[in-house]
Amino acid sequence: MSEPQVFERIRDEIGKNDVLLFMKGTPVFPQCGFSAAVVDVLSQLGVKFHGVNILVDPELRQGIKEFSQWPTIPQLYVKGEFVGGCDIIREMFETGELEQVFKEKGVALAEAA
Ligand SMILES: N[C@@H](CCC(=O)N[C@@H](CS)C(=O)NCC(=O)O)C(=O)O
Ligand code: FES
Repeated sequence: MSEPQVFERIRDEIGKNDVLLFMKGTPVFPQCGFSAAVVDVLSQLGVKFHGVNILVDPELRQGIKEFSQWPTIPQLYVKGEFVGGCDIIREMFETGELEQVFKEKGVALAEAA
């Protein structure tokens, strides 16, 4: 069976954005607490990211789950690699592992004030 057409769009977005969050709502106005929590973590780290609102695109909402083989939103991609959803990102943030991933992948973080 050929792969869903939406995969091409997903690859394109992932290729264009070093840090990409598939989410519900937008970074400025998240529409679910799980998405809001990841936005909050990224903001605390001072990481610039692009948000894709899957609520306005049912095909993408389904497609990203198949693409990542991960059943829920949010989904964070860093330099083309799926890192995790809300629980994983929060956990990695708390242990300092997330910061490490960004550093290893060469993603800029804001200096702590
Ligand atoms: N435990 C999940 C929480 C996210 C979650 O449960 N998302 C649900 C509710 S927002 C979801 O995406 N459901 C499928 C859908 O709405 O398409 C995580 O770590 O990311
Ligand atoms: S939209 Fe209801 S839990 Fe995310």
